[in-house]
Amino acid sequence: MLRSCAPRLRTLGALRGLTGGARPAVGDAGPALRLFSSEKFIDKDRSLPNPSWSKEIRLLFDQFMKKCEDGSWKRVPSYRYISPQDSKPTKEEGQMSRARIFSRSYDDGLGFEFVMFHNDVEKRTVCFFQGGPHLQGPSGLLHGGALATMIDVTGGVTAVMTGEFVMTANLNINFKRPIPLGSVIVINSQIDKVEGRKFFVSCDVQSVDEKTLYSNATGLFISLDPEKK
Ligand SMILES: CCCCC/C=C\C/C=C\C/C=C\C/C=C\CCCC(=O)SCCNC(=O)CCNC(=O)[C@H](O)C(C)(C)COP(=O)(O)OP(=O)(O)OC[C@H]1O[C@@H](n2cnc3c(N)ncnc32)[C@H](O)[C@@H]1OP(=O)(O)O
Repeated sequence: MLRSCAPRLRTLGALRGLTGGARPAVGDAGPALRLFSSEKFIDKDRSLPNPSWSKEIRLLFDQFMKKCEDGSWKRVPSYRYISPQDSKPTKEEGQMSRARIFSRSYDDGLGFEFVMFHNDVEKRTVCFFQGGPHLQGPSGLLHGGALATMIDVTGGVTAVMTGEFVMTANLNINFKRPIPLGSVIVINSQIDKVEGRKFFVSCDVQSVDEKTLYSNATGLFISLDPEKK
């Protein structure tokens, strides 16, 4: 077994920028690279621009990175793998599990390309999403399940950023207009109410120019009962 080169990262801690690993850039809520200790295995932060990103999503990325400079917004890092420390033991000793986070399981440009920014004070998250060709539903249009995934992940991140690990209990999505495959859309998510372990979240999905409301949704996310964990 290879020797540890960096501390393992706890998932929530990494998301909130509280634990080690490669040093986060200004405005980032976590490290750009995670090095898993036992395998010398590097998992890169996939919410950074790659060559498949259109000019439009890059522009939005740049605009929000500027907003991060005063600390009001943070870019939310996003990885393909859950760290071995947080994974269920489905892997053979010393080998990475084949399990990948669904929304990060495609190669660059083919599936879910997105970046999220979170505002702690306003308890809201903005996601810029570009759906790749492997997310087609009706001809030339984004599959509704792909949009549901992004609404789920954006709403989930909004709740998780409060510091609790949550599961999705329900989602109610209105699909109002079809989304052209490959276009960039903006998902805005906010916490409307917290009741004990229940986080009530709402989302809207719009075109970048805000002229088209593609979808709106509500979701209930529930943090795990410590007694049942
Ligand atoms: C989050 C996992 C993501 C995995 C990635 C891991 C690492 C990356 C880290 C962070 C990533 C960041 C964000 C991404 C986040 C999310 C995106 C993906 C999320 C998922 O892909 S996640 C999979 C799909 N998801 C499930 O697989 C849930 C199955 N389910 C359960 O595991 C339980 O069902 C649970 C835990 C939800 C609750 O169970 P429980 O035992 O703790 O609570 P209990 O039943 O006692 O309910 C307590 C109170 O909630 C009310 N209540 C319950 N359910 C309700 C419902 N549906 N509608 C209305 N009210 C409901 C009750 O009525 C009661 O209300 P009251 O207290 O007022 O009586």
